[in-house]
Amino acid sequence: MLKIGPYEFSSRLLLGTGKYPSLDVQKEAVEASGAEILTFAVRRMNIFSPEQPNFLEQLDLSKYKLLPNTAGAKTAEEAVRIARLAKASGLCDMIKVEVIGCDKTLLPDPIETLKAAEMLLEEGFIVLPYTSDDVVLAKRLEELGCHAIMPGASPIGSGQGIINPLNLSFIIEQANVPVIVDAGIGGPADAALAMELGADGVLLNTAVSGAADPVKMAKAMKLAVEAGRLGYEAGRIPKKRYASASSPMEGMSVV
Ligand SMILES: CC(=O)[C@@H](O)[C@H](O)COP(=O)(O)O
Repeated sequence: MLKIGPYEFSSRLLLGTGKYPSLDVQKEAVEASGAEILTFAVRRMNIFSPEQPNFLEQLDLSKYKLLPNTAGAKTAEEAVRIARLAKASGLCDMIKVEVIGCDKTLLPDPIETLKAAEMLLEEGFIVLPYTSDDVVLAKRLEELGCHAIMPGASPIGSGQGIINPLNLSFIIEQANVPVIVDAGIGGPADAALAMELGADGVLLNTAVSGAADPVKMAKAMKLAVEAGRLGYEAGRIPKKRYASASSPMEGMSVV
């Protein structure tokens, strides 16, 4: 089980809800993914009828835990305002903190992210910050009390996959809260690698919503996350420089 704060999930794949070709495709892809946590930008909510944000209207929301995110925020104060809005609408007390520090790379602002996380934790939110793959920052966020850490694999929407597996593995190794690899996943192999590295989950959006067949890709991501997790639990063999025969040599006579 993936445990985040007081909540438990059997799926380790978290899915974004943006940029699908249609709401019907979004619904089918969400179902095919098996995801139980769906993230969305609060700025897309219809705040005048918050009981049913229209971009989620096809989904049976009783089946999912919603993870609003603060996309669009560039300062801690903006992120906190957005998070309060999400909480006031009654959707969920979890918040994915996303404070962007650079418009071109969409990489997170570490200082504002840390400030926002601190303020939101004080207000009683379940806080999941989107962060860079900086090992020390990840530790600082955990020490603040964040309920999960979400380091990026590579820039949002880039599909470049895991650029720095070493840093991710350091973050995973030292974390005592779930580590969810977020952003930049391009294909199932990237998701499987994240899980094989020991990540507790993977959050992705563009790889599914932008695929030629989003529903099929959602299924592929589900299987990749499951396979990666199984592989991690099974314990992969260490890499060696030279060959070693796969068949036992004992008992063979050399002629
Ligand atoms: C949906 C969401 O929260 C994104 O901001 C997230 O970071 C996913 O990134 P990709 O679209 O690269 O998967």
